[in-house]
Amino acid sequence: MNPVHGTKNILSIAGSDPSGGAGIQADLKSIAAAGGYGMAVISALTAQNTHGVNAVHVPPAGFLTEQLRAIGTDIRIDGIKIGMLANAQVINELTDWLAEFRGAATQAGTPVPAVVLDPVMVATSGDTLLDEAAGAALRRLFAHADVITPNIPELAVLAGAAEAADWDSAIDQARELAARYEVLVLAKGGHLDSARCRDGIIDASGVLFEVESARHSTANTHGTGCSLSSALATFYARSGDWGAALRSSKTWLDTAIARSGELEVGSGHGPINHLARLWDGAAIDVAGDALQAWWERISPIRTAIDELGFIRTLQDGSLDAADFEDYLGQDAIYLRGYARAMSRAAALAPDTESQRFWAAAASSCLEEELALHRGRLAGPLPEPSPSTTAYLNHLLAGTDSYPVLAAAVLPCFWIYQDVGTRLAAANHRAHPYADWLSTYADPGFEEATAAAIALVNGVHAAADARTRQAMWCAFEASALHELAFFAQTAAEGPRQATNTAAADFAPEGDAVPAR
Ligand SMILES: Nc1ncnc2c1ncn2[C@@H]1O[C@H](COP(=O)(O)OP(=O)(O)OP(=O)(O)O)[C@@H](O)[C@H]1O
Ligand SMILES: Cc1ncc(CO)c(N)n1
Repeated sequence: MNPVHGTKNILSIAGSDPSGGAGIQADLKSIAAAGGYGMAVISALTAQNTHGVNAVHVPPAGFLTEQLRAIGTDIRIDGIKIGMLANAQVINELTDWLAEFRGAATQAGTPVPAVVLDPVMVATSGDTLLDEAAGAALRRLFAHADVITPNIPELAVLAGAAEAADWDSAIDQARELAARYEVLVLAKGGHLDSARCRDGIIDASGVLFEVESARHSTANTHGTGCSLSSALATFYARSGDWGAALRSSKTWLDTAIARSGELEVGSGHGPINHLARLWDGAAIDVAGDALQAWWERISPIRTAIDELGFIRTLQDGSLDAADFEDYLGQDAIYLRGYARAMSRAAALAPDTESQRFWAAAASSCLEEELALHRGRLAGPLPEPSPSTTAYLNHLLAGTDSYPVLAAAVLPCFWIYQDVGTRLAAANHRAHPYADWLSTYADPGFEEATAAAIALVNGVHAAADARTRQAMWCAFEASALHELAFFAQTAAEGPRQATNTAAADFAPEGDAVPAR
């Protein structure tokens, strides 16, 4: 993250998109996501949504200069991104201000902010955003830009050629533009019909830096160009290196597109998820209710558990007796290890009350294990399965941090209690596993779960941002281990299928349950 004293002020000069996915709104989100302080001078207002642009209102061009002067005379500008400019008059005002501003900086010997110019002509929806007479004015503005970022159709208009059908032709057109305007050209492959999305920064001699990502099959590409150019301006201001800035921007954009489905914005070309990674951090959880947010975030894992054959057949009583026995054997092994993890939490706990809670929980866990062993399991315990071992390794070898360990042991309480409520509700006298299901209805366990949640919530509230993030990771990883644990029985079919269920939810990093 940004050191406090090196923050960069990035100015976006662009049109407003009230739907928040493109234009100024996308720019501010992208600048923030890339670690900059965003400022916005609005060149035009559009009335648009995820389906298209209905109307454009262009404020008097002189007012653009008013806005630019207000900022330029007060605030250090470390980077500039230019987007939609609507007409020639607006472009000319901006060109004059930029020439004056950059000239003054050069003369004063102060750093001249780099300018990334996105020559916005047509929206993703196909609507025109720049009137045709403005072309000549736009070309004059190029003289004050460091990088221009045309998409494939814009590249063709600027090069006066047919639209490039492949990446090599796009590079050729970009090279020609770079030579003609003495500017770097970021060519973007988003509009090509290729499996991978390539982008490259090109000068007159050829490709300087190239990046690529998989092409996501999504309609949510509204504002990708605006977002990329703003991120590029910001990362460049932070690094002073176009190659590094392009790589950072592309990595971020790839995640934002991949996770666009998490948003629910409109029914046309939706926006990308600019802040997905930020929202993963615990710092923005609603005050006092962080754990509820965690619980919601693991809802796909909880649904997957509910849908497992093992849980369904345990619920309706059709679960094979040998499969149930296998499960119980693993459960007994798991509970012994789990009790150790809670004893460790007791040992690390910072106050007597928490120490007593975890010690009591460890003790009742061992009692339960004994009862389980005595009542249901006939022979010696089986070998621990890979899923059991992986879960216990996560709990026992994972950390020396009390907050992280407390978060790691919580899903076993919470998920077990939650699944158990539904299992207990399905119980009846003739159910083949009636006595087992009745253990899920224990009000004492419900109370202990609520107490554990409250306790971890308190630890979370007192923790710093880094610890909160580590707590969330440990919690999520345990939830995944719960899924893998329930998914390991033969009721799920061959082991291969079991593994896929857990792998579908594999988080980044090392939290993937081993098999
Ligand atoms: N489906 C996709 N999957 C992954 N990356 C994509 C996809 N579509 C576009 N991109 C990337 O998004 C960025 C913007 O490219 P694009 O060529 O679409 O720009 P644009 O047309 O100016 O964007 P827009 O007008 O939608 O704001 C590029 O990095 C491109 O590779
Ligand atoms: C305001 C604005 N700028 C740029 C684009 C291009 O995506 C858009 N749709 N709207």
